[in-house]
Amino acid sequence: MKSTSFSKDAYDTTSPSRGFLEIENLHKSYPTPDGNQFVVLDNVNLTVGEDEYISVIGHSGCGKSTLLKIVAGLEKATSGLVRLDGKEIRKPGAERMMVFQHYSLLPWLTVRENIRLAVDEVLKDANRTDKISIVNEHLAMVNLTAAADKYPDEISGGMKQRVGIARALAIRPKMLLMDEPFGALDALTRGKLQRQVLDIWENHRQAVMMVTHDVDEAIYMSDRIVLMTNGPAANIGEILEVPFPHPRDRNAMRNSKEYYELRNYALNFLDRYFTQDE
Ligand SMILES: Nc1ncnc2c1ncn2[C@@H]1O[C@H](COP(=O)(O)OP(=O)(O)OP(=O)(O)O)[C@@H](O)[C@H]1O
Repeated sequence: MKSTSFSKDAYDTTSPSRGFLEIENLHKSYPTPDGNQFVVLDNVNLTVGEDEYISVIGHSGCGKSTLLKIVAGLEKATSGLVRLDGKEIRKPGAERMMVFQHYSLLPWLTVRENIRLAVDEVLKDANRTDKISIVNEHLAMVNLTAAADKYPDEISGGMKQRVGIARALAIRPKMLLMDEPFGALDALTRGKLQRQVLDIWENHRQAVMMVTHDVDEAIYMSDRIVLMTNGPAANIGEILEVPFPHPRDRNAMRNSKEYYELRNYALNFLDRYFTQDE
């Protein structure tokens, strides 16, 4: 690992070698009751590689979830273009699965049935045996085999979030979109689940875009960190490349000088915007 001082220029990059997700000149505004427009996102440009893990950080209300929802196809851009694997995104699709902060499980279905429902809906051509093994494989991936026949109100928050992640991964999306996936969890559960998700991703790499408020989480998990400016009319202020190879060891990272340089750089960026807002 390098021991040089953190230099923004060495890490700042706006595009990976391959653009799998491409966001070009994206604008998003909402009409206001007085007939004007409230501009949320103003000219966002970003590309994400097909096996890249990207985090998006910014102050509350800057438009992180809006950006993620546009990529998910749940919101429409006011102007600009979003493409995944060369195809323009216009609506939700099974190739982009979203995991929300507040696990959206169906309470009348068991853990296994929640995952199976998604598999049935998306992998229509798979035979019954394959579907059963896909569900079992993903239950095991998130250590939920023993809880497979429990209902959502019989399991903890961390377990519910693992079901949501297993359900998203089971249908083999090209891109995983996560909106503060660990935000509702206590610190211990959060740390464990971060590790589990990272293990899965390190073994089955795919494009991930994760919104978070947590700089440590972003550094631990992602390849690049997108720092958003404050809203209204937010855009990408800077993009930091995380210089630690995968698989990552949290303790080893935290003992490195580079970790703290990167962390301080990101926190100073956020403080700067926070102060401007005061
Ligand atoms: N449907 C909507 N109609 C009008 N304004 C909206 C709508 N959805 C979001 N907004 C506004 O857009 C801005 C960005 O919201 P968004 O939820 O994307 O922010 P965020 O960065 O994800 O915030 P947080 O970190 O608090 O979750 C906010 O000012 C919000 O009030």
